[in-house]
Parts: sequence; structure tokens; C-alpha cells
Amino acid sequence: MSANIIDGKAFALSLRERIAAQVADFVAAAGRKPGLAVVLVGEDPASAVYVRSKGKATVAAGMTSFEHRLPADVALDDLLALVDTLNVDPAVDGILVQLPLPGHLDELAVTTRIDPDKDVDGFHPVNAGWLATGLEGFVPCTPLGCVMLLKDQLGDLTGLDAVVIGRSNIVGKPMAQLLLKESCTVTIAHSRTRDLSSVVKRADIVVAAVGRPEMVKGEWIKPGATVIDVGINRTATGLVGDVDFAGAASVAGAITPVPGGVGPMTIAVLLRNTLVSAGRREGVAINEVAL
Ligand SMILES: Nc1nc(=O)c2c([nH]1)NC[C@@H]1CN(c3ccc(C(=O)N[C@@H](CCC(=O)O)C(=O)O)cc3)C=[N+]21
Repeated sequence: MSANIIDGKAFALSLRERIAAQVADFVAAAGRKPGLAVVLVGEDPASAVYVRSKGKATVAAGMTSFEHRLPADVALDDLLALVDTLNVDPAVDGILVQLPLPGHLDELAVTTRIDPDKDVDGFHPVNAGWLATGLEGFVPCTPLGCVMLLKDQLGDLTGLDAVVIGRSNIVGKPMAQLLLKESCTVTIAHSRTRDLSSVVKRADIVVAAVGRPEMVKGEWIKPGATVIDVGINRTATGLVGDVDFAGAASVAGAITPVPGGVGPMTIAVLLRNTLVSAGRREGVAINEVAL
């Protein structure tokens, strides 16, 4: 058996087209474009690449991109002052401070300073709390993109056994909350889980978000399962996910590739969240079902 390869890049492109159509409606109604502010601290080359592609995608969707670059040694107070300015700027609907930050900057201090109503990353504890109570603030982009791919692939997820490997606040925990909302039976596994291979073996849905290259082996996968690989690891042989792709693809029913799987969805959902934010702030209806 050979798995269906889930084309996240194509799905993200079509999502971005649907977003662009609704951005045009928003502009007609509100008389301004949705705006996304992205803050990059320091010169990390990988982060700079992501920030550039976010800026391009934002403009391509008909929104305004505000980019702020700060030196790696910026003082926390100066970064917080910038966030304060963006919080009250009426042209800014979404604020994203690119993570990770240089070691001297307290990420929680920065994340909690962002107005929860502009927190299109969904990292603010207020938005994490909304999600955990089953309500809707802003949902982190990567997990929401994964659920979109899963529903596109499988339809209704009710009753399916889902195993999330990884417990980060950015991916693992919100991923588990979203799968629970879809009525999956959810297990959160992590680096300390005993007998991880047998835990994974019973899953209809496997989401790997551990940040360890090719850690999840093909033999761990239940035949026909759907595998979502969130990992992006730069190795000597190039970009690989957290899943042994060749091994898993020979048993899974469907699997996301790296690159071209989850990554492009993250940026598309960021645009979605920015549009939704703009709609809420201006009282303009956004058709989220059509997104
Ligand atoms: N505040 C904040 N929010 C984020 O959402 C955030 C962040 N910080 N810091 C870094 C991570 C990483 N991230 C990615 C976005 C797009 C791709 C993406 O488009 N990847 C492509 C290309 C991969 C490549 O060639 O590097 C793919 O997987 O096909 C990947 C990773 C967002 N992040």
C-alpha cells in the first residue's frame, strides 16, 4: 500500500485565494485593508526567510504588511513599547512577534503584552484559555492548518483515535484541544512517554510535533492511518520532518510531506486569522465557513 500524499501547498494556495476574495469584500465595506504587523528581532536567517514569505503572502492577499526589524540586542522595554504602539494602531489588525526571541528577552512577557484581540498567533494565555473552554478567540495557525487538512482528507473526525506527539504551547497542546473539539479520542504523547511505538500504533490520526528528525518510524504506524508531520528539521541531507517519510508512506493511508505539507498552511491560516480579526474590529461579517 502506498499513502496518499497530502498536498498542503496546493490546499494553502486555494485557501489564500478564498481569503483574498473576502479581503476584497472587507475593503469595500470598511474602506481600508486588513493590516498585519510582523516584528523580527535579530538576524536569524531562517526567521528572516519566514518573515519575508509572510510579508509577500500578506500583500498578495490584498492586506497591508507592516514589518518591524529590531536589533538582536534590543532591550525588552523597547520591544514592549513597540508592541504597545501596535496595540493601539487602528491600521493594525494582527500582531506577530517572530519566535524564538534572543535569550535575554522573556517570550512570555512579550506574548502577554500583545492585545488578545490582535493576537493572530493565538499564543496569548487568554486565547489559549478560550480554546481550552471550547470557545473561539484566536487559534494557533499551525494546529488549525493541520485540522483543515485532516477534515479535507477524512471528513468527520468524530470518534477517531488521535495521538499528538509533542506538548508545546504553540502546537501540541492547541492541536489536542482542536482534535477534542472535533470529538476525537485524544492522547498527548511526548519525550517521556513509555512505549511510544505502541501508543502511536493504535492511532487513526498521528500528529508529530516533537522537533526530532525522523523520530516516528514507519513500523509504528497503523495501516491506513493519517499522518500529519509538523516537524521542520534542517539536517545535512536537507529538510526533513519528525516522521520517517518513506517508511510511514508505505503503511499510512495519507501523509503530509516536508516541505509542502503543514508549513504552507501555517502562513495561510495566519492570513485567515488576520482577516477574521479585521472583520471583528470593524463589525464586518466574514464568512468563516467559506474559508
Ligand atoms: N510568532 C511566530 N509565529 C509563527 O507562526 C512562527 C514563528 N513565530 N516562528 C517560526 C515558526 C515557523 N513557522 C513556519 C511558517 C511557514 C513555514 C513554511 O512555509 N514552510 C515551507 C517551506 C519550508 C522551507 O523551505 O524552509 C514548507 O514546509 O513547505 C514553515 C514554518 C512559523 N512560525
